[in-house]
Amino acid sequence: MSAVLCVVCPKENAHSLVSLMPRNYCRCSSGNKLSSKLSFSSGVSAYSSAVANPSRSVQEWVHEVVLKQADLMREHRRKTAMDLEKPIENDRSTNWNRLNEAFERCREVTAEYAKTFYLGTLLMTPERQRAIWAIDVWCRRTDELVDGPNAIYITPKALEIWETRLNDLFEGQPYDVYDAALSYTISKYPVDIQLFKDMIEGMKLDLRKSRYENFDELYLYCYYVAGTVGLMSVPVMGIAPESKASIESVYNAALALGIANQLTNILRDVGEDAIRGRIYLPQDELAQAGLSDDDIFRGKVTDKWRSFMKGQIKRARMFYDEAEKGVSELNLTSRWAVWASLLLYRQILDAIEANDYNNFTKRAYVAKVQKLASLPVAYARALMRPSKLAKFELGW
Ligand SMILES: CC(C)=CCC/C(C)=C/CC/C(C)=C/CC/C(C)=C/COP(=O)(O)OP(=O)(O)O
Repeated sequence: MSAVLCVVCPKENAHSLVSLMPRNYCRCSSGNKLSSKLSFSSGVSAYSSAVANPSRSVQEWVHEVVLKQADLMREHRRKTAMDLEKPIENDRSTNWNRLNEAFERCREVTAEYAKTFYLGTLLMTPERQRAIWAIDVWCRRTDELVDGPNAIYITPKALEIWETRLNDLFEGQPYDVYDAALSYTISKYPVDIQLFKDMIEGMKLDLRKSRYENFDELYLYCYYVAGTVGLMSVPVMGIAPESKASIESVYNAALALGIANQLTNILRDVGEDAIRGRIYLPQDELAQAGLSDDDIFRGKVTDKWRSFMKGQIKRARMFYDEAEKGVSELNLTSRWAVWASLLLYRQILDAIEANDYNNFTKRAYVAKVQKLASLPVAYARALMRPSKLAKFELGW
């Protein structure tokens, strides 16, 4: 097997594993939990699936989701000769005034809440940008249910109602303008409902779970709440026609970016989460580092903490590295947005280091000037041509 990074083991460096391709098991000395079973009881789909076939690991399960998405995209390419670049206004059965208004409302939300990413989407074709805003808004609203001002009133039942709405909009029966925008989007792009359902599953998990036993559990959570977003984005952003990479490898990179972003988010917000009684860091890794929940609640930066954080940051960076391999394979017009958000989010890890690993009381952030400086870098990277190499030559 070609030399690739183990993105699971925080302490180790380059290993003999593609953890995102779970059939290749990690052979590194830290013995990660790739082959361990899901260990929390819930009604989640991954759990039931793992119970049905208990020898499968979490990452294998997620990898199968990736393969399914890649199949869907292939199938879509085969079935439709539809040119996604052509103006969608050609569709006569659509009420364009209402739909345009719906997309405009989505645009406003993305522009308000994800400023830099929004800027990046402006380079995309109008059809793609509208679709991305619609997806972004649905994900944001889903996240708001458990993270927003009304979060304390949200019960699993409320999430079930949200899921019913999701089913309805996939059936062409949207409840409101934002749903209408997504309903139209999913009718045009091969975006799988499972990804949306899995995201809701992540929110349900968040409601009932405040500790993660090991990286397997955390990885699954990260897939649910962020990996799904990456996978939803690929069909809309599109793969460059000249790309020689496999569809799976692009989906893998998108998944890796979602996971990397979520891990970064978790590392940045350790202090804030602790105030809410939540610890997303793997309990077994904390214990191995000689740390306990109490150390986190006390919030003292010690050498043990620094060393633990170094391992966590290293692992998050490995996921970014994995993601970077795929960005250049996306359609040219989609690359800037992805590079910009990747570079900016990745820099939060540098900011945690610059804060001497005090993520208890200091919020790591990227200064505005640094953000601005990253935009031309992202632009330059976006111009890089997708690999002309065959996938086996890339080691994917
Ligand atoms: C790499 C390839 C091939 C494609 C790109 C695929 C994409 C777009 C991946 C990104 C997925 C993504 C945006 C996941 C969400 C991650 C996340 C932690 C978002 C946090 O959002 P906010 O809560 O608004 O962030 P702040 O808390 O920082 O404001």
